[in-house]
Amino acid sequence: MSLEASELILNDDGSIYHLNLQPHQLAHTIITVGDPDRVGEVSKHFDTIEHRVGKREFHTHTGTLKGKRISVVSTGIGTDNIDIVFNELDALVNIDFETRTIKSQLTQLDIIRVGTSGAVQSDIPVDSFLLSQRGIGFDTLFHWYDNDGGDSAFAKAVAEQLYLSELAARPYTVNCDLQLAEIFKSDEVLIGNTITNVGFYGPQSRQLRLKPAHLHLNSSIESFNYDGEKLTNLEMETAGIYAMSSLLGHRAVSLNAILANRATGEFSKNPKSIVEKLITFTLQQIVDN
Ligand SMILES: O=P(O)(O)O[C@H]1O[C@H](CO)[C@@H](O)[C@H]1O
Ligand SMILES: O=c1cc[nH]c(=O)[nH]1
Repeated sequence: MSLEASELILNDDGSIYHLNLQPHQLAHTIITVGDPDRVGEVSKHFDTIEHRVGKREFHTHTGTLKGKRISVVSTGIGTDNIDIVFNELDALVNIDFETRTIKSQLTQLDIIRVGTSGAVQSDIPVDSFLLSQRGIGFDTLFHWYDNDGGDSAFAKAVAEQLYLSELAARPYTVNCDLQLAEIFKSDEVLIGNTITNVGFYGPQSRQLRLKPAHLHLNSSIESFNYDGEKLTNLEMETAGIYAMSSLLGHRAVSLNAILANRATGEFSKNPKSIVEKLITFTLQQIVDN
């Protein structure tokens, strides 16, 4: 069945609507970053750059490093953008843009998020790296797709222990791809369970002039325990990335530079340098594996 013009939206040059990319411009190993300026911070390490494409907050550089073809794509902030980016990345490899039909053979992408995050446990140091083994979504993205429920036992434990108001979305949990995660496991990298929420201030219990509805959210997150598993950090994309990747059949892992510690009130004194360290670590692991 051919996809209608209103569903698969292509620009005049044959590129996909928001990402502005044509299928040949995308590598099958993809690094996602939130900040569009971080795209160049990753691609500056490439040996060659074939394509630089952008629209809105979605910027892509595709090139090679030590013979490995890699695309780096900015998602902007939030899981609403993750819905767009992941549907369009998938369409670029799994839909034939000429016939507007879904290809019979799935092409699987490897997707590595290089992001920033705030820790909720006092023993997770600022400037450390953390690999998210689970993404716990406080957004609703996963619920809008036909799905298998994800890691529903973990999600249920979160809902029960955090006493969220009935007005808050029901948390979902989706895991990273275990094989892909292996590549990034090292003594330098902590393993954690990451909460993704829909904002940086109230939804992460930050108070400037507005009082959050869940004043004690971070302390209940800090004391959560499910079979010895803790909740470790807060950010705004990981659970959406895991949800979309598992639904679409791709492999994903999220790596976080811990910039803030919400329990101790600290913030990194040199965020640029820790993000640069995470970028070089990630690229090294990709080319070595
Ligand atoms: O640094 P990035 O990748 O954007 O990630 C984190 O930083 C942003 C908030 O400052 C959110 O997108 C959050 O997930
Ligand atoms: O505290 C933090 C730090 C970075 N990104 C977030 O979403 N939260």
